[in-house]
Amino acid sequence: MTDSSAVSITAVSKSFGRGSAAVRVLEDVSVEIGQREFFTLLGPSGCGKTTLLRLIAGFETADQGRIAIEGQDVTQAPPFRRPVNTVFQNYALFPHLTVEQNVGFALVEQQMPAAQIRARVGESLEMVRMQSYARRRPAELSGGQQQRVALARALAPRPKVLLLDEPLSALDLKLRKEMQIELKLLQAEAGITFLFVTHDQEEALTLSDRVAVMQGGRILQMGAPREIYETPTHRFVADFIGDINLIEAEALPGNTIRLIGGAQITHPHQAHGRVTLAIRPERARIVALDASHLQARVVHTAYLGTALVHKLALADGSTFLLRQSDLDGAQPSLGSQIGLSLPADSLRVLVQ
Ligand SMILES: Nc1ncnc2c1ncn2[C@@H]1O[C@H](COP(=O)(O)OP(=O)(O)OP(=O)(O)O)[C@@H](O)[C@H]1O
Repeated sequence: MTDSSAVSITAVSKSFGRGSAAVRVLEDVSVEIGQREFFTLLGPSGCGKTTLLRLIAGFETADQGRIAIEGQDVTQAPPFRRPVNTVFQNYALFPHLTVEQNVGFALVEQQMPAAQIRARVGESLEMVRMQSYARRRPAELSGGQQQRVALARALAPRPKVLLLDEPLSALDLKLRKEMQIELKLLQAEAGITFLFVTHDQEEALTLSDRVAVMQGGRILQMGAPREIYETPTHRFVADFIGDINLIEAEALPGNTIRLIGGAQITHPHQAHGRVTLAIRPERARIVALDASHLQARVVHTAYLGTALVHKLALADGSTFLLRQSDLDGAQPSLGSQIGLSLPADSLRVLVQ
């Protein structure tokens, strides 16, 4: 753990159930989250994201490992002794209280003086641009407005860390996109650490300073969005984040890789035998058909306004997606055979 960490998780494991029925949900998870960082846990349903968040909030206890917040060991501390607050997917506002009463609720519980509560509630509502709705009840607000109030309520006690569990998933797509931008601005303005949980890769890439990709209770890869997108270390990460082509190939000695159809390329690798090559659809290039390149047949072309996406069939029958943003360039015709160049700096060799 370093002093600069907002949240420090060290070798945490967690199982539910007992004896032979026990299910390991988190397996040796370690993460350091920096001050004021927007950090996202990303992974498919059931991978353990919510459980990790609940351990940090104190709603569950770890079987093994240590959790510290702002340098304080809180592994065994009850929720109310932790300087964190949580925003859930379903807002969980009190229906019988007004917006301002909802936002001030925890402050009243803390017995903060009334004048201070009024000021703090005002500031918090201003942050989410909901001052003019202070006297309304939740039922008189839209979904997006309710979620803003839930954010204001979570921010009012000034937590060191805000935990957000799929907070936007109940909103329709347009509102969700708007709220993503607002959330990012709000985090910068409030200057606190956000730990965000989502299964939406685009949302994770858009919002986060760093992302941890989880699968089966483990963190597979952690890094800045661009690093995760451009240099995935695992097949699962490559496949989970955005469109990607995965091609079976064979690693030979001397940095040579044999492609489907026999063409060979030179690319640094430590592997030998069967490997998977990963390349994003926008990175491959159409070239003349010759023996040194991968060959493909154009099966379908979709016009997306800003790009063309060609669906190609490789010699082994597998599909390859090629995104062409240069709409004025030469376009391959349907059914034609083309050559594909896979630029070395855009190609990853994955062993698993
Ligand atoms: N209290 C519990 N008792 C038993 N099993 C649990 C409990 N809570 C969670 N689990 C199991 O632990 C696993 C991880 O659940 P968790 O909610 O952390 O996943 P998640 O990644 O947040 O998924 P989702 O995106 O669907 O919420 C799941 O298989 C779930 O069924």
